[in-house]
Amino acid sequence: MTDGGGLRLTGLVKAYGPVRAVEGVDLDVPAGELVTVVGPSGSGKSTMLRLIAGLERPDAGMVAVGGQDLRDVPPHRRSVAMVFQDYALYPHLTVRENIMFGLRVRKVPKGEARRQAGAAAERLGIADLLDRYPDQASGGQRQRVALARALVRSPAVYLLDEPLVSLDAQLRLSTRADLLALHRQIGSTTLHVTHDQAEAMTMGDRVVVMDAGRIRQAGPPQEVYDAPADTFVAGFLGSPPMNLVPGGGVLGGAAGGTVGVRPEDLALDPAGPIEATVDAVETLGSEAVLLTRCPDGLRLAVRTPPRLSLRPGDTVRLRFDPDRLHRFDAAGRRV
Ligand SMILES: Nc1ncnc2c1ncn2[C@@H]1O[C@H](COP(=O)(O)OP(=O)(O)OP(=O)(O)O)[C@@H](O)[C@H]1O
Repeated sequence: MTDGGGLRLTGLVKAYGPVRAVEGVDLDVPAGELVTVVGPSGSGKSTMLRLIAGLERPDAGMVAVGGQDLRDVPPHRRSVAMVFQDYALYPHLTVRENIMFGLRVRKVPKGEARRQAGAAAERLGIADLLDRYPDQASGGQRQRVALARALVRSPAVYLLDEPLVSLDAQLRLSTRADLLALHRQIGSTTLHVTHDQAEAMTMGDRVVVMDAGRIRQAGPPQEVYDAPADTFVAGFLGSPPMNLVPGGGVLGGAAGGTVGVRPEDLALDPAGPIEATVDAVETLGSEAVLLTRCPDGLRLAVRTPPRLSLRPGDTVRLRFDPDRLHRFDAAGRRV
């Protein structure tokens, strides 16, 4: 357990010329918490991590780890390790040398650095690769090398920038489980950026949803899913995302606001109040997603059991449970 390794971001701002990459981020991550960070491309996720790692200087605001303001602490002296999506391994160094690199920079004696690199490699199941070069390892193995390199630094805070993105689906699933097990063992504060809905929902104690440099909502994944703070979050989390109907339309009036319903909260029912035409049927094995269109052009996604005999062009009727509707005001905020 790393003690006192909580992370606090206060009023963090970073612009690149006219681009406001991070626009006033406040975030408090207690020691040991794993937070997943999601948001569209360009919403400032990587920039936030780079500010924490010290690879960028904030224009305003503060990064603190364990209560210490890191303003004047250079990257290599921060108790923070970042793992990049492309692993950022040195191709001319062996796996062992890559893992040792950060320790050597910190003047850890060579013998001790070798020992620690060996132990980290053992832990991640890559001990037999220590004398190979990164291009002699598979994507999943390189991923583990990058993790081992972060691990030997025993940082208070881990920053993972889409570390699983280049792995195939199966490897991704097993590496996700390994990452979680590792986090449980070492219990360090972790920020994990991902584009993957399943990772966002399952990996973190909390999920942080970012848009345009700001945090739109932060909370336990199920809570954010069940009660999105605004239409942006509602339309971002979930696959397919929530159906949002401006004005309420077929879901019932909402003067000036928007009414939303999750695809799983719509059901086929011959007596249902909504008539729609099937545009497409996406069969996913364990379930199907119907993409439908109402006479007024409104599109509604419906999650259903698989093995439907419906085809594009068929007419269906849909029902919804009024208790499962989400209401948002004219500014898009949950009411
Ligand atoms: N070094 C840079 N110079 C100029 N603009 C940058 C720089 N780095 C990031 N930006 C801009 O800042 C904004 C936020 O970028 P950032 O990489 O943080 O987003 P992101 O959420 O991590 O995106 P992605 O999911 O695509 O990785 C984008 O508009 C991006 O173009």
